[in-house]
Amino acid sequence: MVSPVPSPSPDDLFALRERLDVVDRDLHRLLRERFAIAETIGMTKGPDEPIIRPDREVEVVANRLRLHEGAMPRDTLVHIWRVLIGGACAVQRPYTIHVSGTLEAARYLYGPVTIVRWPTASEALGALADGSGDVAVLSDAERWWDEPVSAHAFARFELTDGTRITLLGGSGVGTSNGPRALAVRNDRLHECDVADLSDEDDILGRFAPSPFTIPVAQ
Ligand SMILES: O=C(O)C(=O)C[C@]1(C(=O)O)C=C[C@@H](O)C=C1
Repeated sequence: MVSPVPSPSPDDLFALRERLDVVDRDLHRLLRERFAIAETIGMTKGPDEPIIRPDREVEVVANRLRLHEGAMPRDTLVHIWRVLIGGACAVQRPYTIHVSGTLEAARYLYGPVTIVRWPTASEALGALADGSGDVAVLSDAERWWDEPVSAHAFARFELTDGTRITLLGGSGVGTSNGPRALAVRNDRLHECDVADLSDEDDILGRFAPSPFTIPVAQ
């Protein structure tokens, strides 16, 4: 339960800021603990195992959304946890996000990690080919599925302007062999062959929307 803040007077400002400082200190301590655990989890993953576990990421965010209450907007909650997860991946193994025209979504999802911008979706996809576990964040507006895709798609997000975003990972990302797509349905991850994804209807039919939308400036 979130304890309510009583109606403030200007005189209360100092006291309220002191309360914030205490909360921030506790949050910081818990975040350091979360990152230490994530670092240890990374040590249990072998050098050839993928660091990024999309199904678990979906579960982590969905867990928080399910229990959410209070003044914090749900978009803020999701954004914070996406940044925590992006950072947790980075402390386990360095990786790069490749984007084409979707920088805003990539920053929202991953925060201050290394982002490389490519002129086209096919060039961003090409950058995944080395299988290092890098991730591409592509807008469906670019019809990236018109070309052969040798990567894993592991999440779809909808922007508030209606654009759909798909996350694709290099061959080290997924847990199966061959190009598989991963879709989120009912908070669980489902797989299908990326090679089978030939048109927009096909993609929309196979990927259920994720439990949140990414706000963009209108
Ligand atoms: O559960 C893991 O395997 C983790 O590495 C932790 C964590 C997280 O921050 O919750 C981070 C990266 C993975 O993609 C999934 C989840």
